Amino acid sequence: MQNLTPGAKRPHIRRLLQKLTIVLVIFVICALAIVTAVHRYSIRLIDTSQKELLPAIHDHQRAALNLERLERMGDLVAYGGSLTLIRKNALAAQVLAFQPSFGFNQNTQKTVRAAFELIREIRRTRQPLLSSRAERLSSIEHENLIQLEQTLQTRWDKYKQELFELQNKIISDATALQTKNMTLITATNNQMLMVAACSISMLLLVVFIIGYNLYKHLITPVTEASQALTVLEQQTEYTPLKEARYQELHNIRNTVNSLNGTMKKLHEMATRDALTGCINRGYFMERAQQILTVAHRTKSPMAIVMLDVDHFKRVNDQYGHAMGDDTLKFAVKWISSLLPNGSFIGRMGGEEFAMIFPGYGLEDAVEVSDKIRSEIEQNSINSGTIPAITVSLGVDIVRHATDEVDKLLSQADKALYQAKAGGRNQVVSYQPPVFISDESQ
Ligand SMILES: Nc1nc2c(ncn2[C@@H]2O[C@H](COP(=O)(O)OP(=O)(O)OP(=O)(O)O)[C@@H](O)[C@H]2O)c(=O)[nH]1
Repeated sequence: MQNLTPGAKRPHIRRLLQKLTIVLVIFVICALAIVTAVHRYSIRLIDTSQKELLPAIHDHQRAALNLERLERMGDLVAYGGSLTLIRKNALAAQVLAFQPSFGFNQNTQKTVRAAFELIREIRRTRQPLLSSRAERLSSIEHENLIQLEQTLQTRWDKYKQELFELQNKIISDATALQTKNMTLITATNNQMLMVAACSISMLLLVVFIIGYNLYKHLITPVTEASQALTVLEQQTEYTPLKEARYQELHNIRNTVNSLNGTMKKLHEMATRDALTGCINRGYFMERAQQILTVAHRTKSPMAIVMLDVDHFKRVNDQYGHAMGDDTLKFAVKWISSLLPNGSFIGRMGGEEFAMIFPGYGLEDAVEVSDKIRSEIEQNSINSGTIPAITVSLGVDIVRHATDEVDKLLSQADKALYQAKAGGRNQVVSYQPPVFISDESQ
């Protein structure tokens, strides 16, 4: 695997597709060539086996059949005492007709010929024997003929045995040839199956290689880029995308990674106050709403505090606008260092700020607010950089499940107004109006 440094020149995706296509084409050509070669070889093997063995098998089968017929004919000639001479001659002619089909083997031919000669001899001998019955031969002549007939009968039985053995041998040869033929065909089939199995395995391997490459170099980077875009859209924790091998995906990766930076900047710009660095009014309201929703759901307390720098106009007027800006920055810095965990401050406009204390009841919120007030007073006196300032704070808490951020802010603002009216540099908590019910009147 080539190691690509961030600045290295990268191949294009089409290179990957070209490579994979070449792999596939080479495989298909090789597979086709192998299958064709094996197919031709198998056809030749089967052809050879059919050409060489089938005729031999047929010859054997024919010979075995003819031997059987010859034997039957011989029996008919030898024992057909009641048949007429014409009929016997016709049978002999039939036997003759079969003779040429025994040409495939010299021994067979010899045996068959000898058997055939014997049949003719039997026929010749039997002829006078039969006529002698009509001419009433002497008993001695008759006796001789009977003896001759018996001798011929014995010889015929011997030939019959030989014919039978020959027939068996021919049948077993034919069976052996047939078995050889079947073995050849089975072997060829097995070879074809092997080639098919190898081709399928190779195809699976090639598909795997192609799939793996597509997955690793194409699908994974695209999926990661898509997930990264979703993360950016949802503004959750973003993990920068890894290096991509191909140029197009590398460009996407760079763009998505830099989009993250841009989105962060945009988010900062949209949610932060440029002067003090704390969150702005819009984002404060959004976050306050989220905290309030949780507080309502969990039925936990929450405090909201409004803070205003006292006589800030004088600071601007006496020390200039820039000093006024610095004063606001310092004030926010000191407040932020005093905020309890989970709390936050937002600039609502001018020198007015708001804070949310999740989990805080009225007493605790007033305590923290007073701490902030006194710290700002002390720090500004001791700072030597900004003029001495004081702040006034108004505190309100969630009391009802229907309380909304706007309402709480407005009530805290009312308390702040009272703090200002009461002489400034103080914390005032909002006192809800007391309604006297009809019963108590
Ligand atoms: N330097 C600076 N001054 C600002 C900024 N925003 C608002 N101001 C000034 O803050 C002053 C607010 O003055 P006022 O609303 O009269 O209130 P105040 O003088 O603080 O008096 P009280 O609130 O009644 O104590 C105005 O002079 C605004 O010009 C800012 O961002 N920078």
